[in-house]
Amino acid sequence: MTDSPTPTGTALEQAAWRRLESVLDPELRRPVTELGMVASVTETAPGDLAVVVRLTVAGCPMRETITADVRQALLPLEDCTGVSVTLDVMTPQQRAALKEQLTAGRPANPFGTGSLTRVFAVASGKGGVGKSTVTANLACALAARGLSVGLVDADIHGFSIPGLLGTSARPTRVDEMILPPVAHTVKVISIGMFLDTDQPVAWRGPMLHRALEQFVTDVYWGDLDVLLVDLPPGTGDIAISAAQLLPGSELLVVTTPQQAAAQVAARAGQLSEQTGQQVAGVIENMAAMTLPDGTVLDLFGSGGGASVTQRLTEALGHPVDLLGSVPLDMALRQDGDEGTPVVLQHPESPAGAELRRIAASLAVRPRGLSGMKLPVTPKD
Ligand SMILES: Nc1ncnc2c1ncn2[C@@H]1O[C@H](COP(=O)(O)OP(=O)(O)OP(=O)(O)O)[C@@H](O)[C@H]1O
Repeated sequence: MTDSPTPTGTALEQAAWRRLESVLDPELRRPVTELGMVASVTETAPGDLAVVVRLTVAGCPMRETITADVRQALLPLEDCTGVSVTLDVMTPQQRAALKEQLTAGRPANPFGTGSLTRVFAVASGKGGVGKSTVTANLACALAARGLSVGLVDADIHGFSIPGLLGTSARPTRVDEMILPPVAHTVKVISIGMFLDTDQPVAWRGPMLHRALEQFVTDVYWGDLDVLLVDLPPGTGDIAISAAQLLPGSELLVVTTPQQAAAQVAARAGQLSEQTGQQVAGVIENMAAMTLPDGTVLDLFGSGGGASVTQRLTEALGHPVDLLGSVPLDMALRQDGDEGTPVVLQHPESPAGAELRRIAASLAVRPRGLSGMKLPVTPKD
């Protein structure tokens, strides 16, 4: 937006405008100056700065963060003795201009054909194999590598991503545009963020499809390097909708080492034959853990990951890789319960290290059929 005043005025006011260029809106991840959010900067007395910030909507949940970030940016300025921040709200016209600025020239579906975003849909044959835990950790590990990452919790009946990322934030709406909350620098959206109660979601196919469509088209994702989609277990409506809405998406199949689990996981992977998706690889989770006395505990047996890759390689007629084997690890479970993913909280733990290794391999893998590399851009 261009209606922010041009930096003029006293030397301190001009220095303040320049510093405010480094303050990012917490949801849009763009400078507040560029978004037209700084209405004025006035040196009311020598060294005293009064800043008026326009929020996108009244009651913006990020008001305290923005106020603190503005103060933190300006207080260290030489000659600045005090900063007061007043919050105002954009007029409907200013909001419309902001929306236009953000969406102009972008396709309605930013992940349609030709999109540069690498999309991984994470599937499993059955529930409880750790698919959501793996997805949340891969998202954080990829973001920690400097990639701009989005995460859609499409496990609509069993959404658990907000808890795993420790966020209870609600998305902000700018007219019909939805701004995803940011947790551990990952932009995240989940049906759980739109529900008022713990009531089960009793939706059928068309509603599920519409919800996922909204997550794709109405959410402002900005320029993402990677989008991860946590699918519900199995091969139901959502998995098929996701394949339609995200035509370039590749499947990541999560299984436990148990043979019975591997059989159903392979079936979920074989869905790709019908949807035309690539299978990016298989991740084995809950593999054997080594106890402090050196004993190896393989609660779920072994070989499930290898067996899924073999089945998929045979069924699909091209090699499908086992990307890694994440061991059972108390730290992974505890960190998940606390909303602080293990890859960030205990990166050197057995599970944390393996998940980071898998994320690193995904970040540099050539893209599906086209052989494109991930565009590595600075975090926006
Ligand atoms: N490697 C692991 N070591 C220890 N605990 C794990 C591991 N992986 C997952 N868990 C735990 O297993 C439980 C199930 O994990 P999660 O919710 O991620 O499974 P899911 O496959 O997404 O299930 P659903 O699809 O039914 O939602 C969680 O309590 C999680 O902390």
